[in-house]
Amino acid sequence: MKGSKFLYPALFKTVILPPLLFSLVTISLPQLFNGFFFLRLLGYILSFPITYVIRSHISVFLSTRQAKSLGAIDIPRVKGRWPLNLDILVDWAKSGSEEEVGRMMVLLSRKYGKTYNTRVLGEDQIISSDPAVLKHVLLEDFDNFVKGDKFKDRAEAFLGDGIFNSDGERWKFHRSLMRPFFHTSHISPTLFTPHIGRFLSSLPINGEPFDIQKELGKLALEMAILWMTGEDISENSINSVTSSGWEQAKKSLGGAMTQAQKVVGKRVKIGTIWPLFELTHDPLLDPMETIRTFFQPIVDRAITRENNRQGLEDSEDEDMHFIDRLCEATDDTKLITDQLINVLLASRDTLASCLTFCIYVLCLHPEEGRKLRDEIRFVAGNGTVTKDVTREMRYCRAYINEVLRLYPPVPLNIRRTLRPSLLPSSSGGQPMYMPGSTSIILATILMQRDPAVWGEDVNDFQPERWVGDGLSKREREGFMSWNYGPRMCLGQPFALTVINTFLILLSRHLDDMEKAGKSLQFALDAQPQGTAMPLSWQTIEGSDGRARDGRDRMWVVADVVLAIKGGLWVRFEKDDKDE
Ligand code: HEM
Repeated sequence: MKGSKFLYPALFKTVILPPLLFSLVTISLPQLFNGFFFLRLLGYILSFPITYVIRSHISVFLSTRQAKSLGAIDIPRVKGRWPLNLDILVDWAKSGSEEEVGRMMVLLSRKYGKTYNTRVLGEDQIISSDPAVLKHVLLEDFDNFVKGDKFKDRAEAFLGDGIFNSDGERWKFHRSLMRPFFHTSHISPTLFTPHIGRFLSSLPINGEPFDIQKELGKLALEMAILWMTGEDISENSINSVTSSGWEQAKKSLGGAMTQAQKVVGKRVKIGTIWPLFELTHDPLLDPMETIRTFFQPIVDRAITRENNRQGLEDSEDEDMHFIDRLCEATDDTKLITDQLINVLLASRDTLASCLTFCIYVLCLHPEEGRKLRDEIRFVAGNGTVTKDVTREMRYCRAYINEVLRLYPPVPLNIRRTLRPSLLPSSSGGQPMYMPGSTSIILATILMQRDPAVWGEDVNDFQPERWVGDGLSKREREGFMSWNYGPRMCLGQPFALTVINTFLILLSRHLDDMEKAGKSLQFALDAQPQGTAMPLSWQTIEGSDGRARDGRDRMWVVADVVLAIKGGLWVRFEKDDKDE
C-alpha cells in the first residue's frame, strides 16, 4: 500500500498500542475487571487519549531533560485553549489557504517570541521567523535539516526522483548535474522578448477588466516550457509534436500541474494517515497521465537529437535547450522527465507570483512605478533587450527585490531534523533545543516584514533601501526569498532575466497606452464575490497588523505560492485628466 512505510508504524502507535497496553493491565489485575464489562469497555475507550497524553508528557520530559544537559532551553510551547492544542489545529485547518495562517503566526509570535512550538496533538511543530534560526537551518546545520522521507513519500508519484524531492547525496548529484544548465550564458532575454510582446499586445485595452494573475500563470508556464524544451505552447503556435493526444495534454498541462500540487499539498496537510483518504482512488493518476503524455514525445525527440549529435566534433549548439543539456548528461529517460517536472514546478508559480506582485505594486504605488519606467526609458530606450541593458537597470533590480521582500512567492518553507539541533536566537541568550525527527516551518514572509530586522518603515514599499550599499548585514541576512545556503534557488538567473525583460516591455506598452490617454488601474469592481479585501483592513487600526498595516488594497493569500485572492483584476482606464 502507498505510504505504508509511515502509516503502519503510526497506526500501531495510535490504534493498536493503547488497547494492547490496557489488555496487559486487565491481565495483570484480573480482580479489578472480571465481571465488569462496562468498566472494561470504558477502559478500552479511555486507553486511547490516556496513552496519547502519557506519550506526550514523556516526550516533553525527555526533551526538557536533554535541553538542560546541553545547556539549552526548551523552545517556548504554545498553550492553546483546548487539550493537546486542538484549537490551533482547528484554526489552522479553517484558515487553510487564507492568509490567516500568517495572521495566526503573527499573533503567536507576539506572545511567544520569534521561535515557538505549537505542539499540536502532542507532536512538536516548530515555527520561526528569526533570521538567526533560518540561517542556522538553511546554512549552518544544513545537512541535519532535510526535506525528509515523509515529504518524499507524499510527492514521489509527482516529482519522482528529482531535485525538489531529494536530500543528501542524491540531492548533491541532482544539484551538480543541473547547476551548469542554469548559468546566465544559457539564458538570453531575446528568447522571451517575442513571447512577452505577444502577451502584452493580447491584453484588452478597451476598458474591459481582466484577471492578469491568471494570464501571467499561463505566460510563466509557456516561458518555462520554451526555455526548457524549445517548444512554444502558446495559442496558435506550431509544435514539433502533432498528435491529438499530445495537443490535448498541452492544453491541460497547467491544470494538471496545479492538480498534482494540490494533491501533494493535501497529503502534507493530512499527515501520515493520508493513504487512508485515497483507498478507493489515486488522485494523482489523471494529472500524471497528462503531464507524462506531454513530456514523453519531447524527451524522445531530444534523445534522438542527442544521438545524432554524438560523434560530431563541436556539438555545442546555440539552439540547445535545458532538455538537450540534460540528454547530454544522462540517457535515463525517467530521470530526464523527473527533472523537467521538478523544474517546471519550481519555476511556473514562483515566476507568475513575482510578476503578479510587480504589477500589483505598480498600480498600488504609482510614484515608484514612475521611477521604474523613467529608468527603463533612460537605459533601455526602444532598443533590443539584452543582458547588458538589464545589468544597467539598478532601480529595476531594487524594485524587484522590494517586491520579493514584501511578497515572497514562497512565503513559508519547511524542513525536518535528522538529529537534535540547538537553535540560536537573534536576541542572544541560551540556545533552544530542537529534538530530532521534528519539523520546522520557516516563516520567510514574517521575517521580511519584521520591524526588528528592517526598521520601522518595514511596511513601506521602498526600492531605495536596496540601492548602493544601503542594506545592513542584518537586512541582508533577513532576505531569503530565493532561499539561502546550499539549496538556494537555482533558477534565479532565469527568473530575473524574464522579470527584467517583462518589466521593460510592459513599461513600453504602458508608455504607448499613456499616449492614448490610458493607464493600468485596479478593477476592484470586477473582483469575484467574497474575494475583496475587507474595508476595515485599509487602516492601521482596522488591519491590526494585516495587509501591510493597511497599505494593501487586495487580499494577499498563501495558496500554493503567494497570490491575490480571486485574481488581480485590472483594466486600462482613461485617465481622469483627459476627461
Ligand atoms: C521569482 C521567482 C522564484 C523564486 C522567488 C524562487 C524561490 C525559490 C525558493 C525559495 C527555493 C527553495 C525551495 C525549497 O527549499 O523547497 C527555490 C528552489 C529552486 N528553484 Fe526557485 N524560485 C523562483 C524561480 C525559479 C525558476 C524560474 C526556476 C527554474 C527555471 C527555479 C528553479 C529552482 C530549483 C531547481 C530549485 C531547487 C533547488 C534545490 O533544491 O537545490 N526557481 N526557489
